[in-house]
Amino acid sequence: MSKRKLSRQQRWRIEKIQAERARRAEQLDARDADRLAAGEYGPEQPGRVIAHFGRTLDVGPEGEGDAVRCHLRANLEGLVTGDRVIWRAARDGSGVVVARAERDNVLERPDARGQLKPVAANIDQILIVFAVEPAPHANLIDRYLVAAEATGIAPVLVLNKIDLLPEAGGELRELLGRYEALGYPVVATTTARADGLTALLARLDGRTSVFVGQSGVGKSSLIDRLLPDEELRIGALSKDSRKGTHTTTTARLYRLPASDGGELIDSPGIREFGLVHLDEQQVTEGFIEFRDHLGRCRFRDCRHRHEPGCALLAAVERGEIHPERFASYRRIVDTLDES
Ligand SMILES: Nc1nc2c(ncn2[C@@H]2O[C@H](COP(=O)(O)OP(=O)(O)OP(=O)(O)O)[C@@H](O)[C@H]2O)c(=O)[nH]1
Ligand SMILES: [Zn+2]
Repeated sequence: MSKRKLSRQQRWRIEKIQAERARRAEQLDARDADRLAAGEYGPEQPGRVIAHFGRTLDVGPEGEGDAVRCHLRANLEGLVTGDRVIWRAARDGSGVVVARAERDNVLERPDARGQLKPVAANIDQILIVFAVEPAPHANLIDRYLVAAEATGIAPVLVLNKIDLLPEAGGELRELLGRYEALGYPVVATTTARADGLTALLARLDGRTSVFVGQSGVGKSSLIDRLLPDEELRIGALSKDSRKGTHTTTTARLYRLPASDGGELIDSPGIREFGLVHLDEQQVTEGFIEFRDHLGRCRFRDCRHRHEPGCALLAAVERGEIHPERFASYRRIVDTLDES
């Protein structure tokens, strides 16, 4: 937390700005109430937040149709891209969002002050992209999986650049086999061949997805191929990402042209997902093959290191937990201790 104290004058200015904002929101809300009462808005209809800029949102109707620029009723706060909402169209082509539906799940990221803030909602799957080059460390994949499990959103492993894969597949194939055995879907892709995205497209169909993964694995290349018309915008997005400007950091929802209702939510912030802070319990539960064994250790506060009667260590002994996954678990927990 910042120790810097605000001067009285700064405090006064901030209070003044906040009061002005609140007054404007109230005015807008009073106007809405009048217009709603006067029947100037059409009937309530379901929609989905496509993008948001403060209190202004783009809302897409369910199914086909263009997005409508909407504002929010004053009693609605913190909507994010992907939220399902109820909105009403105005005669001038704008709209007003009147309610938010319950969220299935939400993706959060720490803001500048380290507080978790929602960035996107109602996501069906997190596509963890890694590549033949730069070669993935199993530990990094495990970190992403743990972070995904903590959100409750299903992870999918996407191995990109398979055009660079050696004939026999080598160690990477073995590594992937391990994750498939745990029940994680693995999809192989390449942007170097016309048919290199077939398996991915099938996976995206009918779902809302986000792409995450380390730099250089090919996220931009994959998204450019999936959204050819959006190429320029996406390109601009990734180039500007480090500047952190308002419009480029906001998450956007894209409908996939080639599929049946498949959607993509993307932003530089989302792509960096996986680097969030987790606690030890989340890490332990994030290793899905541990779950059957948890709560069975002799000591209730077992940390699964050298304790006698540790159910996890016994499962490693019996070959039910892969020793490398267990080593990876240890490494992740140890880095938590350092921070
Ligand atoms: N051989 C091969 N190269 C690829 C493939 N996909 C992407 N690349 C290359 O990999 C490099 C990195 O791709 P990007 O799409 O920029 O990767 P990114 O994950 O978006 O990286 P950041 O923007 O840094 O997060 C580029 O030089 C791409 O041309 C592929 O399927 N095969
Ligand atoms: Zn234990």
